[in-house]
Amino acid sequence: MKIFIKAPAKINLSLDVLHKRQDGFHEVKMIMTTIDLSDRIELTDLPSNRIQLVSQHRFVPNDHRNLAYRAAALLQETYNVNRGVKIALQKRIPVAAGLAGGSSDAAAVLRGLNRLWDLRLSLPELAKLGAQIGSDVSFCVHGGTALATGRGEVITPLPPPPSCWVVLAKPTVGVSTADVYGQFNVNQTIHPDVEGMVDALYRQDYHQICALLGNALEPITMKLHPEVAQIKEQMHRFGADAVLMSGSGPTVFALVHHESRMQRIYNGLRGFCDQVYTVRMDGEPNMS
Ligand SMILES: C[C@](O)(CO)[C@H](O)COP(=O)(O)OP(=O)(O)OC[C@H]1O[C@@H](n2ccc(N)nc2=O)[C@H](O)[C@@H]1O
Ligand SMILES: Nc1ncnc2c1ncn2[C@@H]1O[C@H](COP(=O)(O)OP(=O)(O)OP(=O)(O)O)[C@@H](O)[C@H]1O
Repeated sequence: MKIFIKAPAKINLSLDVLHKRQDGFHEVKMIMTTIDLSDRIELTDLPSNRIQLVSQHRFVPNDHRNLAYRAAALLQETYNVNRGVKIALQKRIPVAAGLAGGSSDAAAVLRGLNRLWDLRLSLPELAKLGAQIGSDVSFCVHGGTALATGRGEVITPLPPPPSCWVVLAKPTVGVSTADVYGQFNVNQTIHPDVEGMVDALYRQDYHQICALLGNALEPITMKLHPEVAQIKEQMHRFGADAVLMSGSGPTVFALVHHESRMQRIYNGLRGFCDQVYTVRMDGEPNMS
């Protein structure tokens, strides 16, 4: 049997870092939402317990280092599954971008194999398992729009944002999430208004969502990579309604309501940056 599954990227509308914990992770409070930019994954049942991963992307590993591979191995181990799978991964989401590409692939494999191997696990059970793979995986299992607390694995669903265009631009630099968190200093942090953003989502207030976009990690990544600040400036100049770096970066996204302005930002940024995408906001949760 063979199934296809989509693995959407996420953006952080609000990302606050509260403090460093005893276990080395940081306590966060953030709002994530999915966008209409997805990897495509084909899962084929194998009779042996072998896990095989195929991907054409040169920066994406084909073995146990791949988060999608790890998701399959974790399900096999945890539930004593005596079946295997071929995972064919078609990457669309830029890699090491702050868009949770690997985490979303892992989450999609958890959801897909739940069906293919007939495991009958609930989304919360899959999300809990996913937290063993990475902090963003629990959110990606649920998808949609959510408040994420703890180290990112405690998920409270929220209403999707009003529909709009999202223009994404990824500078060529690679960013290590661990390095960015490693430079976090609580005394130098500007805390975004996460509660205000929750309220704006409930009220479907697009202007307030734009006004409250904020990311406590942005100044750290900007200091390491000045390109991020340059892209933000360009996006503002071309008429974005609001602009923010996603996650630990380096991808910057612009929210924009009018299609003509979206085109202007896209065309303007393409001369400046290799990887530019225009997509729709998504924010609708997975049902299984
Ligand atoms: C920046 C975000 O993408 C925002 O959504 C996430 O907080 C990061 O999620 P992620 O990439 O799934 O992160 P993980 O793979 O769990 O952790 C990578 C590294 O980031 C740091 N890390 C991550 C999450 C967190 N709450 N505190 C941390 O300090 C740790 O050094 C960890 O070793
Ligand atoms: N399925 C995968 N897709 C992409 N990268 C993967 C995958 N599995 C493992 N990796 C490795 O993980 C690294 C980070 O990739 P990824 O695209 O997940 O980063 P990210 O979007 O910054 O994640 P996040 O936003 O969760 O911090 C890559 O350099 C790659 O080597």
